[in-house]
Amino acid sequence: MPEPGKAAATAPFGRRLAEKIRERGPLCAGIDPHPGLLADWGLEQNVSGLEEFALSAVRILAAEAAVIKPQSAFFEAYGAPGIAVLEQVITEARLAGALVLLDVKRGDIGSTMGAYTSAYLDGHGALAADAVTLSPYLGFGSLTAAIETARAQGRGVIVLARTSNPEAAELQNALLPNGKTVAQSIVDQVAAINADAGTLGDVGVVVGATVAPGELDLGALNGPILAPGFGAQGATVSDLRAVFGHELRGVLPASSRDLLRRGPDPAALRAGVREIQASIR
Ligand SMILES: O=C(O)c1cc(=O)[nH]c(=O)n1[C@@H]1O[C@H](COP(=O)(O)O)[C@@H](O)[C@H]1O
Repeated sequence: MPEPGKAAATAPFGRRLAEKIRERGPLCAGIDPHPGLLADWGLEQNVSGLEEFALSAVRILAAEAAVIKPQSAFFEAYGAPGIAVLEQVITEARLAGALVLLDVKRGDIGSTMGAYTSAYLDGHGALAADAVTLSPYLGFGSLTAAIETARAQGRGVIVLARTSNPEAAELQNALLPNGKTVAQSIVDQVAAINADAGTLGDVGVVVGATVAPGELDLGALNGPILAPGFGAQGATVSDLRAVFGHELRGVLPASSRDLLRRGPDPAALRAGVREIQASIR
């Protein structure tokens, strides 16, 4: 809930996301300017190539998908000029009507989280997004202030729970003394925050589309579930249904490379995003 005396600047993130999914379907389109993709698009691996790639992609994808997820790392790799391109991507995505989930996976001690919160979630700075990805693995409580600030401003946070990469299970499926897995404990702490939300809560979790069905109980989450691993990491539409059920309520299947490889022709990229959307509807 917004802090007393600090009204949300916009409607809550969860409500805005639910409306956008109703309007456009649930696909989260990733903007990951991998060097290999730049080469495939006939672009040089420099800031001009990055800009051409990212802005062409976002202009097509943000008119179609509910959520655009720029992966900050690929912009940071070019230093300050790369960050300037990321800022343009955020602006363009908003102008085209998509919500922006900035993939930064930040997580640190509480006092340092305050600085990340200022960068991404507080006010209207150039990197302020509708939501960001955060890591709870310095302790879920280290994210409390960031989550409160985000919600107070009509923004959201997506917390890593069970990630899509093969190395994740060892840590995230480890059992806690209370018998829950680490990942389930993250899901349950997010569910507690969303308990009072109407449509869809403002705090979500990452659960890879690559995980085994039944690993997690997501029934009480009442929030968005970012499901990467769909496409290039091998998960299919039937994996999505097996892991998250047929309704896919609040699930955002995320695709980056499998989608972006359909460019650079704008018509082909547009057809690609529509084809993926149709496959998950
Ligand atoms: O938070 C994420 O977006 C994320 C979580 C996760 O568990 N796995 C995962 O792949 N991601 C991100 O999702 C994107 C996946 O890209 P593709 O495999 O190309 O679709 C990358 O930007 C990853 O950093």
